[in-house]
Amino acid sequence: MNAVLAEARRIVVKVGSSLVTNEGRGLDEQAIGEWSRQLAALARDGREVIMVSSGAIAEGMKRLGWTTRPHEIDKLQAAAAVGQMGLAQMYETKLREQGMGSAQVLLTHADLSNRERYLNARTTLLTLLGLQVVPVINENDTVVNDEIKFGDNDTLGALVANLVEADLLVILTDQKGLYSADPRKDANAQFIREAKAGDAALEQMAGGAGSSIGKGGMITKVLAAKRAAGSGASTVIAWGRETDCLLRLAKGEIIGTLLVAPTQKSQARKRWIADHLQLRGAVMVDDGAVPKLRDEGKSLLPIGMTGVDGDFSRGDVIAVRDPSGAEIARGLANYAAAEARLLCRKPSSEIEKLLGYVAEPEMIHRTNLVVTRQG
Ligand SMILES: Nc1ncnc2c1ncn2[C@@H]1O[C@H](COP(=O)(O)OP(=O)(O)O)[C@@H](O)[C@H]1O
Ligand SMILES: N[C@@H](CCC(=O)OP(=O)(O)O)C(=O)O
Repeated sequence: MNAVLAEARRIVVKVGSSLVTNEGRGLDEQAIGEWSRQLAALARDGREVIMVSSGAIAEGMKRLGWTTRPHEIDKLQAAAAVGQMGLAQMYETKLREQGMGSAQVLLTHADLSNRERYLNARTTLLTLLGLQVVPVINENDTVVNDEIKFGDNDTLGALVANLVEADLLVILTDQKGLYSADPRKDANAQFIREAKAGDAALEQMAGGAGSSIGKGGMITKVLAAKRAAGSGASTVIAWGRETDCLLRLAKGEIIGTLLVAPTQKSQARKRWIADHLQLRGAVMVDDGAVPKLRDEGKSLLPIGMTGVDGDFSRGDVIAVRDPSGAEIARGLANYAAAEARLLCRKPSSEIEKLLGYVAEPEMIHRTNLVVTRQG
């Protein structure tokens, strides 16, 4: 039994176009039903599951009666918009049959590189998970052009894994996993059972898409595993039609190729917040707040704040300083500096009255906060 798999609590599952649409023949109702059944069983078992599903363009092409994939980006975007209706409807129906709610989330690259949108997307997804609803994510193809397109959903799957700090990214595809070369082209290709995510040798093995339906091929899956490992998530690449694939993986059975993340999740998040983003300001807290944040893992509430430094926006990384001025923590601000100044020393119940709206009751939520100095 593999512990990385068995202990994964938050799991992002990505399915590619060729699987979802039966090689472009139309939405595979049975396959979507099977994944939905397994996602529901995992959710009942206390796991948090997110689906990243491709297939909008392929399904849209079928609905529009197109037999060859157009090259014009506007036509692809139109096909995606048509196909997404069917895709969302199918997941909604199949998850509902299993007693699970579902939610459609369409994201772009810009959404995840903009700090405010990043925080909004993260908060919404975590709220959906808390409500036991399965988010079904795809790229928002209508509003992106070639330069900023993820293009393949493997990258999107990895960024979602980073966004929600998943433990595991499962990429389901039309091959049993990663081989030493494309098995469609090389009969001697060797199957890879386990490797370290980010190992450069893997990139040499992986080629482009083998079918005309999928976009990325194996190279984008290997790179997605590297990216997911950046936030501590390991990746499995497996055949999407394997019986009870998701359930067996969650029990610790290695199916397909396991690419293990070298860094632990908690360290990865801490490093990301502490190093990756520039500090945009700081809030000062009172003596009562210090042990709550530093020792008890609590969120920072406005009531504990005594002052605000700098000019930051929602989603920026800010420092938290104790009354002597020493930094004790860093985290993502839920409110901009001007708003935070109004919130100092105020109970969260007054946020709406003071600002006219409530983003969250906390100034920094505990999941977005890392302690940088121990007591
Ligand atoms: N080293 C490799 N191991 C396995 N498959 C590979 C490899 N290199 C390239 N491929 C190709 O990648 C394809 C899967 O990618 P893709 O068609 O984009 O699928 P999806 O739609 O699931 O994302 C396989 O069918 C295979 O032909
Ligand atoms: N957003 C696109 C996905 C692009 C794509 O082909 O991705 P994939 O099949 O995962 O390599 C769609 O839904 O058609």
